[in-house]
Amino acid sequence: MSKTFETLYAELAAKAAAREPGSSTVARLDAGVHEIGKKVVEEAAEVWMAAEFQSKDDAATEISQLLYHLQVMMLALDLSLEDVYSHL
Ligand SMILES: N=c1c2ncn([C@@H]3O[C@H](COP(=O)(O)OP(=O)(O)OP(=O)(O)O)[C@@H](O)[C@H]3O)c2ncn1[C@@H]1O[C@H](COP(=O)(O)O)[C@@H](O)[C@H]1O
Repeated sequence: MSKTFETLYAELAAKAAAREPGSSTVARLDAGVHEIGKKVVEEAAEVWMAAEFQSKDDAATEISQLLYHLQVMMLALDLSLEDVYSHL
C-alpha cells in the first residue's frame, strides 16, 4: 500500500520519538526550525519551477518533497495532524 500524508506523519513521529539512528528526519529536527524553514522554502520554489517548466511527474515529486518537509516542520513545532486539519 502506498503511503499517505497520515502514514508518513506517523512514521516520522515514531522515528523522532525513538531518535532512530541514521534517520535524516532526526538530523533535520536536530538542525532546527531555521534550517527546516529553508528546506520548506526551497522545496516550495522547486514545486513552482516544476509546475511551470517541467513535467507533471516532476511536479508530483517536488510536491511530495514539500509535504515531507512541512511534516518535519510540524514535528519541530510539536504540531499534530489535528492541529493543522482544524484550520482546513
Ligand atoms: N519522503 C521523504 C522525503 N522527501 C524528501 N526528503 C528529503 O528531502 C530531500 C529533498 O531533495 P533535494 O533535491 O532538496 O535534495 P538535497 O538538495 O540533496 O537536500 P538535502 O538532503 O541536502 O537537504 C531529499 O534528498 C531527502 O533527503 C525526504 N526524506 C525522507 N522521506 C521519507 O521519510 C521517511 C523517514 O526517512 P528517514 O528519517 O531518513 O529514515 C522515509 O519513509 C522516507 O522515504
